[in-house]
Amino acid sequence: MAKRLPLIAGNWKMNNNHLEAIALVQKLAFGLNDKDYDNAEVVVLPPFTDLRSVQTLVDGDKLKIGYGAQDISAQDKGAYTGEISGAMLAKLDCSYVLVGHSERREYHNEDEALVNAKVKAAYRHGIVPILCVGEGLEVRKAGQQVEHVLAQLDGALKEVTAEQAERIVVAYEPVWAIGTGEVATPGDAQEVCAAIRARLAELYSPEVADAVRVLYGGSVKGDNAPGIMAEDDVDGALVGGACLKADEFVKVIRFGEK
Ligand SMILES: O=C(CO)COP(=O)(O)O
Repeated sequence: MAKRLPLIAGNWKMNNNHLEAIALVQKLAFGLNDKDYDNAEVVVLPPFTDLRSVQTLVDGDKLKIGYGAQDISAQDKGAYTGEISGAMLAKLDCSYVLVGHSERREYHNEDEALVNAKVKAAYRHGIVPILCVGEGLEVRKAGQQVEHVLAQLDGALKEVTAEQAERIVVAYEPVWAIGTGEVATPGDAQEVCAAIRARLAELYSPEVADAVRVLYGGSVKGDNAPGIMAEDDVDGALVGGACLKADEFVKVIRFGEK
């Protein structure tokens, strides 16, 4: 199996103004060393208003921390008040963008068609989508998590080519584990992440499935990261609360250390 470099991405959600953003990225950079960057790709996903400041800091100090946005418009330009286009994000050198986060699906009624349009918008502008999928508690209780997540995956990847899909990042985030402190067991994470990879092999090819990084997200912290990341099909983490404190995020990034 090709060795996939783990990706540890911090979703700041609606936290930190642009001054706080600079302080947090500086603190994070100070806490990391070359070995950390060899073991994992480190990415932060701040609010839109912080991106220019983060870009300037990363460029100026030549930091090895990557960054991206939390959302993208499905449209490229025009009369769409409040929206941010892929072209704007590309101009800020964003490498990644979250698409279909459960909070967007829930609070902004994002459906499969919109998530699919946003995935394609990201590719149009050379930005790698981090596609979020995950089931709610009722679905989990009914044992339907795999079917639910694969339906979300199928919907999001409509008309996405193999060449594009090879670069996607998929984040499995069970909604019941987000911000609740209730982390999925390593076995829960592995079950769904493996099913995602198998579906990518069906939809595209074993090579595509082998290249794609599948992350787990939902109450990941320094102490539970090693167990989750030890699973074969888990290639990293999408971290919420724990990424807002640099020292805790560093612990997650060092998941492999004993
Ligand atoms: O939604 C998440 C990351 O996108 C997970 O958030 P928490 O780590 O706070 O549970």
